[in-house]
Amino acid sequence: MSFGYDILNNPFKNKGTAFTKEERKELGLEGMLPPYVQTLQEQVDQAYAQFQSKPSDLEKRVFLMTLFNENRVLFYKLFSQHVVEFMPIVYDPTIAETIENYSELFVQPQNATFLSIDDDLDSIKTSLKNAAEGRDIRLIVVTDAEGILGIGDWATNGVDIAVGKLMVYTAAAGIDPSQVLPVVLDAGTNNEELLKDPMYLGNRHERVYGEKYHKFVDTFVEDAEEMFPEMYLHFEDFGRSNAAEILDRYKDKYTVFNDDIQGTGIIVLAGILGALNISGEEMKDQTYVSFGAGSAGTGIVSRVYDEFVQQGMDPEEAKKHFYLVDKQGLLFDDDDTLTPQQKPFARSRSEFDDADSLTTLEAVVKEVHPTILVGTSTQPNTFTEEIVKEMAAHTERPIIFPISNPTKLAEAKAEDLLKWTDGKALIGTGIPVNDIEYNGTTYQIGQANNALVYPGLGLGAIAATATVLDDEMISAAAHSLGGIVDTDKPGAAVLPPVSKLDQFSTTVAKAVADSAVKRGLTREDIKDVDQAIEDTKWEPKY
Ligand SMILES: NC(=O)c1ccc[n+]([C@@H]2O[C@H](COP(=O)([O-])OP(=O)(O)OC[C@H]3O[C@@H](n4cnc5c(N)ncnc54)[C@H](O)[C@@H]3O)[C@@H](O)[C@H]2O)c1
Ligand SMILES: O=C(O)C[C@H](O)C(=O)O
Ligand SMILES: [Mn+2]
Repeated sequence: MSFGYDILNNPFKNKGTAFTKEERKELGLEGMLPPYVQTLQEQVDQAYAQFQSKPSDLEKRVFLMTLFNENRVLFYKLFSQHVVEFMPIVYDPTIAETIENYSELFVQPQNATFLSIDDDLDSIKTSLKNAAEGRDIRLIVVTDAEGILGIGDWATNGVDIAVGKLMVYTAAAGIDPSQVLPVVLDAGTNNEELLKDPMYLGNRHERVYGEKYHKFVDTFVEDAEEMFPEMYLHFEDFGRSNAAEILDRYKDKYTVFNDDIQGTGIIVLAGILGALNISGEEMKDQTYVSFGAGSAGTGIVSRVYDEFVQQGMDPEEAKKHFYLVDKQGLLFDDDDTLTPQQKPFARSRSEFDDADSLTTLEAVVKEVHPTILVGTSTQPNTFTEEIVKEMAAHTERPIIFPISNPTKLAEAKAEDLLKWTDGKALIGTGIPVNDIEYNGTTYQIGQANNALVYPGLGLGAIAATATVLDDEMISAAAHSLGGIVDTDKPGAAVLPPVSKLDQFSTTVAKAVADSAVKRGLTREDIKDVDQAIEDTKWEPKY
């Protein structure tokens, strides 16, 4: 292979038609490109026109992935100029389609690392080294893809969530794309559709649990930490039975983050703080129902609970404000299937006249009159008109967050929630929603998606060289976002808009970095937090 092709095939180095005459000469590219030298903006305009010509969101995403595979600077420059339009294409919800159809769409591996539980554990280091190719890796997003969004177990196909989350890190917070590594841990799959699919590219056996699985994850974490000691390690879409356990194992030792548990906790708390700013109500008066008490549901409850306590409520009293509803209905303390994260919030049957009847969301809502209802159940349309109207009958401004992803799994549509509550509901959704006209008011809907916080969180931790990511930093992040709402405007959103993603990623980063620096939880001595953040940010330019 010639020197020229090496450059053109390396997305971190390739500038395509923007290579100048001099560069073309120097790099052995003469004759390998059309003669006209384009500026980056000309390339962006041309690419955007091509993007617009694609008839479906899936085809738009496939086109953008091609661009990403070819030229990172061009991809991110284009992304930065169309953030609101691109987020649902690059990321959730369209990403769910590319995960479900990964084999059919497969073109190339996108600089990801594919680790298999069937390989020798010694090969993990070699694989990471091969994929990093000498790059200084500061950020890894790793998934074992057992719980991709709400669509279940997609094993190797889930690599796209790691790639997609990293794209948002760069677009939102300027993380240098040459310093990141997407990793998928293939521990098998229980998805029958994949096991039967002759085109499936992952391991065709049942998912492995227990000791062998943990050894696989542990070896990956220890090897990656040893090879990239300054790395921030982001866990994404692990299954309910492993996610919290893995986070607990490492959270005091390395700078690790679980997006579904912690990221979602932050964004929902921020949204609730925003909603309370709008309604003028206080946290201590809220009654919270979590519909779906898995990784995200319990992660959010734990974060909101900490807020009650931080605001001065007695810890035992604060627990009484929470009701967790899962498949079996309201969770009771005599249930031996409860997860460790559910247990602290399980209720006693003796608190209710007819505890045995509380097996549905509807029964629970009727019984406890929640003021906050958060959906992380993966069950579409379960916040029914009846349930929502019942809730609204007992609280002036019901706070309702149907945040199961992707779109097809959301517990309710924002438009219906507004209609059923006569415009009173304060809403957060998992996916982006356009403005809604209702009774003469334009309602903006906040996107309660962890994508609004995880990029800033990572930027803050990386810029501060934080040694851990602890509860105080996480709480600081939630507060930094909860304040940015317009409380006076009718129809205002409970969270800031995606159009300001880059600005408030910096706000979040600053809150996190300040917290780390103030308490000496950094590897290096950081004198000026703002400067450290600016220095960490990468910009797409040649
Ligand atoms: N908006 C966001 O930022 C965000 C972040 C994380 C997760 N999520 C979404 O939340 C959902 C859950 O994700 P997770 O990681 O917590 O998954 P999970 O598997 O850990 O949790 C899902 C929970 O829902 C429960 N459940 C299933 N069927 C139910 C039913 N009929 N009634 C009540 N509960 C039921 C399950 O038993 C489980 O406890 C997904 O759709 C995911 O996309 C959204
Ligand atoms: O990926 C998303 O859109 C948010 C979240 O991490 C999820 O699992 O749904
Ligand atoms: Mn997730």
